[in-house]
Amino acid sequence: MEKQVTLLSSQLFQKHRQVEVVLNRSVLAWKPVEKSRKPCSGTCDSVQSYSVEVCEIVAVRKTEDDDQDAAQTGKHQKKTKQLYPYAFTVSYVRRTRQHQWRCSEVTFHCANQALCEEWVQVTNEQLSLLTNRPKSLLVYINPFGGKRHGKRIYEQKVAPMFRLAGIATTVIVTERANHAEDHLKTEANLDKYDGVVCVGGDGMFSEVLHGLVARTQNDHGVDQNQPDAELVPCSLRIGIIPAGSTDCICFATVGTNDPVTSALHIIVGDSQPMDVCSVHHNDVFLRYSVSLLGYGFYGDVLSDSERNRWLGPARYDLAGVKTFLSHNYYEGTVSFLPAEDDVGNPRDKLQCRSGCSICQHNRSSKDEHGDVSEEKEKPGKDDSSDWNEIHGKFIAINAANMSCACPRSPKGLSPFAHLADGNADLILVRNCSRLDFFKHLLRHTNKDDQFDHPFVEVHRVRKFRFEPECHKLVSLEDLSEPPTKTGYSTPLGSWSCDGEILPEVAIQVSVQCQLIRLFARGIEEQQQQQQQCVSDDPCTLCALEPTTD
Ligand SMILES: Nc1ncnc2c1ncn2[C@@H]1O[C@H](COP(=O)(O)OP(=O)(O)OP(=O)(O)O)[C@@H](O)[C@H]1O
Repeated sequence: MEKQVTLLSSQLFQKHRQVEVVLNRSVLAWKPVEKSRKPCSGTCDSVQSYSVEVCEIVAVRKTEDDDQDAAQTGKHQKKTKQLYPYAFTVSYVRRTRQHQWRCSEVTFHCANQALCEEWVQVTNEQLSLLTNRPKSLLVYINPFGGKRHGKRIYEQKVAPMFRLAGIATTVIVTERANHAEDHLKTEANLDKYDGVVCVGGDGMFSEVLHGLVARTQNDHGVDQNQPDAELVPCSLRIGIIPAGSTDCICFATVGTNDPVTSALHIIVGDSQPMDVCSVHHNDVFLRYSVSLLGYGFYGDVLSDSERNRWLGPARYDLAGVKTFLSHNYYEGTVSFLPAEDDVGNPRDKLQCRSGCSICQHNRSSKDEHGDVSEEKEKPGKDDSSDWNEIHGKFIAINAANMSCACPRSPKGLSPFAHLADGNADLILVRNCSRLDFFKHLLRHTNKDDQFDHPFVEVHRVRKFRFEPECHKLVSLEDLSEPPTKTGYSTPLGSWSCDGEILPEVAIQVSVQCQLIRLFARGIEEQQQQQQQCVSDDPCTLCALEPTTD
């Protein structure tokens, strides 16, 4: 490990022992001065050492006398207080199980006030150098999302941490659907903020996404109705505090649906770029999608579940069973522009994880060329000869912009889809027997490859179009009665776009590479998860031995 310049090194008191505490630009570390008598696992007899990365320190502050008094009631503690009357507390990120983060604290006691103040000041100086951290946030709370706990979750679990980290907030509790979207589009003074936070579910996130993207395009004079318009990436990051009944976007980008974890990702200023699909019908903009565009099975499940909203989340299960039993299929033509060769494929078993090389490759090509779409859509690269066309009868057509993993389907619809590679995975499930379709669905819940069926194909695509068969023959108005001959339960079916039903069936979809950024870092590998925990590794402090500059 490269040696770093030591900024501070002192012998302080922590709990019931003296510790050597060292701070450099990237790590705060401490270890007991005396060797631990407790044998450690393995053959070493090292003392326990502890370390926290500076970028994962939430705050450092002088410990108030009240806090100290409460903690120090015993005889020994009273003596400690006499010898070390000043103290400071460091709050930092601690990883627990399953991608959850918690805010932990460690208090160091000092013999003199000047030393205590120096530690607080120097550590705070290091924190102020972390320019990716937000200082001011605009927060929208949906008080009716999920179990209607959004406001309470924010006030009890999130706001205190934002205060601790010195983040200023403007909080708006929404009064109606589309309140957040409309406010972002027109009124909000976005120059004042470093990010926008939504407290709610996927529907609330979608509002913020639409508001922010529309506002950005408007400010830059870009017409969203043009399917080939080069959209301008949003400069503000979006934070999601999960408080809905479906929190898939949060789960896919953080690995857990936990408000405290999300708040900590916001505080440390994480940044996860994300692709966004723009959906058009002819030259009219319909919606943006970041997770799933589903036609046929998933569209029908959503349409049916909307009719039973009163059932709460159970409505999705009921609609799933009903739609499965009705076994509809839809005829039409799918055309798509395949991804470039260097971005992998939907079956390559390369999962999108924190620091994903495939997404970073695209980010660097974006940086190199100024804009990735310029590179990818040079004349000739996107001409009609590159497009593929498939005509058929489909039970389902799904475009996954991310794995769409959720607690119920941990692998997701497309386990190896990427958050920010500029492509979506287009999954076509052709008409097959009910039993075969059941086997395909079942594979979403076990280790088997759900694409390994003769009636399923999957393509990584930059753009695609869908044209339903009967659309060419009859207009929507003429289709109020379902045709009997074809066996469709609804004439054309419908697209579900991140949980919203689209008003059109014939659509054009274009993946907008890294259009937005979230306060997240993607799902961390288990190894990354454990790295930072309190460790028995003596090397951390060795690496911090004072060096001369
Ligand atoms: N104050 C409000 N009153 C009514 N609806 C609201 C309000 N604020 C936001 N909404 C709408 O509520 C919808 C659902 O919100 P959200 O995603 O937060 O919760 P949810 O329980 O996960 O919802 P769902 O499962 O129905 O998607 C959003 O589409 C949003 O537009």
